[in-house]
Amino acid sequence: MATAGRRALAGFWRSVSSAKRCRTELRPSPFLLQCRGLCTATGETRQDSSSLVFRQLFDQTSFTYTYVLGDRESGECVLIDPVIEMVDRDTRVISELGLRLTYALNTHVHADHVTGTGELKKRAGAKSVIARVSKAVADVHVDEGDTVKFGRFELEVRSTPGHTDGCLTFVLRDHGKAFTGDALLIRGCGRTDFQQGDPGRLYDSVHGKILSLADDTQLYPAHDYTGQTVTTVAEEKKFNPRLTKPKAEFVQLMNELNLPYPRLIDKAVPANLVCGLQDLMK
Ligand SMILES: N[C@@H](CCC(=O)N[C@@H](CSS)C(=O)NCC(=O)O)C(=O)O
Ligand SMILES: [Fe+2]
Repeated sequence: MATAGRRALAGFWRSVSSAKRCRTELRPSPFLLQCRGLCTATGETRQDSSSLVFRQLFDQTSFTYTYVLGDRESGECVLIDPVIEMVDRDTRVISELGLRLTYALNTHVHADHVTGTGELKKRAGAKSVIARVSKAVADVHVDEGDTVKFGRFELEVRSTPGHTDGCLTFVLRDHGKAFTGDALLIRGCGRTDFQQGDPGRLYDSVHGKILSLADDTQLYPAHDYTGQTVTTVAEEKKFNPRLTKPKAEFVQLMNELNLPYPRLIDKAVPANLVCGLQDLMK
């Protein structure tokens, strides 16, 4: 056999043996070509992303991002940070995607808009989820280390206090995504001048629980006021103008922000403490 032909055959057998290794690690299957795990350069596998449904939705009034995360195979999905005025849109998108809402999650007791989780309980039968520490009403209270499952996927709950004491970050581990609420915003962070705000605590949360994730983890915040949609751990470690500072400087900067209070704070906080079901609680 000519040298070029021998080289091509050797390459073919190398790829077959790597595919076999991949298949065996992920799930035993008789079909070599049905390997659905993703083989990395080191031969590791990670969970197949092809059945993850992911949508980032935006509310132009409160500048809030709402996230749909679903499992195409089981049809189960969750929503992160829905806004009450956008519930029609959210339920339409979910239905068009052929999904069924199981959990409606809040990253924290929002101060700038009323959550859609109460309305979604009524309309879609979803269970509302919030941090136990928040002391807000919900069907499910979660703590650090808990998981929220949808189909074959799961979100790891990380407690990231500092903007409020019940702030959570949800990490979709095998898919390199984290939903940071207001703890980390793109090139910014949540303010610390109301609710249980504490800049020192926020600094420790963001560095310890978010920027400690892998550099290529994609970070999705609850808001953006500048038209950006997503960032990464590596970018924020390099370019975040607040969180790249030493802790003492960060604390001073946050204490001197002097931002106007959110327009809806007096309505939103009490409503969100009862899951956005304020009308029913009267
Ligand atoms: N203008 C908006 C409120 C804007 C605001 O305060 N955003 C919060 C997140 S919502 S609690 C924040 O933490 N911002 C950080 C920053 O540096 O701006 C309104 O009136 O609703
Ligand atoms: Fe907030």
